[in-house]
Amino acid sequence: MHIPPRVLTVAGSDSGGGAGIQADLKTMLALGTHGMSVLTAVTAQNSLGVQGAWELPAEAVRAQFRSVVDDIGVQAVKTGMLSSAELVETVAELLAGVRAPVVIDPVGVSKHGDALLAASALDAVRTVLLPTATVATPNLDEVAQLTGVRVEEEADMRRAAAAILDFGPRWALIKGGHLTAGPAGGEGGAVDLLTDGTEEHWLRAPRHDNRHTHGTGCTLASALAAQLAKGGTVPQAAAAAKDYVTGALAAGFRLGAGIGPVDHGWRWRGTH
Ligand SMILES: Nc1ncnc2c1ncn2[C@@H]1O[C@H](COP(=O)(O)OP(=O)(O)OP(=O)(O)O)[C@@H](O)[C@H]1O
Ligand SMILES: Cc1ncc(COP(=O)(O)O)c(N)n1
Repeated sequence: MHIPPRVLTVAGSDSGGGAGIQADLKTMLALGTHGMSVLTAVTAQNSLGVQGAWELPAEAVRAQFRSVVDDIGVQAVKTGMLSSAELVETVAELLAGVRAPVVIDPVGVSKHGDALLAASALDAVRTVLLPTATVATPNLDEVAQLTGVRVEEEADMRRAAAAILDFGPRWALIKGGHLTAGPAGGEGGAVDLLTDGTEEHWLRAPRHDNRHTHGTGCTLASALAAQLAKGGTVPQAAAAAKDYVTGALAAGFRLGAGIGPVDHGWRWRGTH
């Protein structure tokens, strides 16, 4: 009997199905793993933005986590929207008892600028959550929020990674999706930097001029967790995750009147 690797996401729900827990579970299935979830918050969300958000009690987060980990077990964990300082602290405490690799996506704001994390939670992210990470995957806005480092060109990503590594994760994967200046200040590709402070891996992909990019961050972090659960090293898992998100983003489709989702089923749909 084939038993797929088990991966857990601790994140918020996106009713539109493009980001959050929905993106995570779709990614985990697409990459051949068994996805499981600990819900932290419910958002009313669509292609136009976030219309409402409701956080779950810490007790509900703790109970979901225990139900999954104590019976089924996990081979990798990924975190996304954690909403408040109380939930960040609760999740950090739960993760401290886990032996599997942990991917922390320090989600701050949605693509439309809606806050998914209270400003008062930033300190807890720095001091108790990031130290539990095997890999932390901030985008450039989250880097600025957490470290004060502003990335304006590719070379600045090294300083960003060093500042994130100072908080204690084993690896930093700095996502350069929001950076349009290339190495010579011209138009670059979509470049991310993975480093543990010793090894440096630049993950490069062509930039796709597609407006339907809702869910890219969640998808990349979940793909990374799924690949780690399958037994890859961090550099191997990150390269495979980058491949998957690039294909999903190239195949992103129009839905609603705003920003549509990436296509988690692009490989079997053959749309790219
Ligand atoms: N236009 C694009 N073309 C190709 N790859 C992209 C593009 N935009 C982002 N990416 C890639 O998608 C992944 C997610 O990066 P991004 O910086 O967009 O994360 P994020 O900000 O967390 O996501 P979001 O913008 O959805 O909140 C990275 O690997 C990044 O390089
Ligand atoms: C519930 C929830 N979690 C996370 C994100 C960020 O999404 P992404 O960075 O992948 O676009 C989101 N929009 N909604």
